[in-house]
Amino acid sequence: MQRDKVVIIGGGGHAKVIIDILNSSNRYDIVGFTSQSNHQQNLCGVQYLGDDSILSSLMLEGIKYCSIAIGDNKIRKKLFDKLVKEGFTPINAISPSAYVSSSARIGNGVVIMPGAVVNASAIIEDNVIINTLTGIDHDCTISAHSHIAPGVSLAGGVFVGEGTFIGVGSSVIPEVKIGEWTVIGAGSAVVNDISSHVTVVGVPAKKYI
Ligand SMILES: CC(=O)SCCNC(=O)CCNC(=O)[C@H](O)C(C)(C)COP(=O)(O)OP(=O)(O)OC[C@H]1O[C@@H](n2cnc3c(N)ncnc32)[C@H](O)[C@@H]1OP(=O)(O)O
Repeated sequence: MQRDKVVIIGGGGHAKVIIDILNSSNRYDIVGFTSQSNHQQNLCGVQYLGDDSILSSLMLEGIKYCSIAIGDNKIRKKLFDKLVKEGFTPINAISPSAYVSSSARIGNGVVIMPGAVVNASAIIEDNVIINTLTGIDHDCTISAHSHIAPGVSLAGGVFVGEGTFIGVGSSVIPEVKIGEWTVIGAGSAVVNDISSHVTVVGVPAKKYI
């Protein structure tokens, strides 16, 4: 089977894990990575191509698949919107050791890391990261451009708004609604609805100044 060529956008730790995931499937050939800041020639065996200005010439060479390997939600959204407009297709990078229910709905440009679980009827929208060992239980919605960090547990029916970041090891009780572009600090326990554009931390999670 012919494998599709894909370019990785980003050269940090998140890119390394995405390279691992793509190498463990037979679906894609990684042509290289671009980076604005990391100019090392090699990242886990993948060659550095240049900064993002190289992308238009890659498109002319017929490379239309990309994986946006950037953890920061605002930057990842900006790149997603720009690259889709330019004709790229952000691919899904789903680890073979993640579990994704057949009734879950998964958007485009989604990353699901090793050991993550996405249970029945969950919705994972475009450009979302579900990080290592994180559990997204039944009927959760994770809106576009959000990042759920490693070891997070979302109980059933949780709603996460666009661009929200949930820090490592946090827990959220059932049916809670979290607004958009909000930050939940590492290790928080979210037991009430949380509004948009705030940072909360602690057990139970409260707004921090
Ligand atoms: C594979 C990967 O690595 S994915 C990336 C995963 N990364 C994460 O999960 C990081 C999550 N980030 C955090 O929890 C951060 O601490 C944030 C975003 C909540 C706050 O960051 P900053 O604004 O830089 O806060 P800062 O470090 O200055 O701390 C401010 C105060 O809040 C406290 N604080 C910070 N984070 C937390 C937290 N998670 N829980 C409780 N208190 C906290 C600090 O102790 C400090 O208190 P003090 O003023 O009494 O000393």
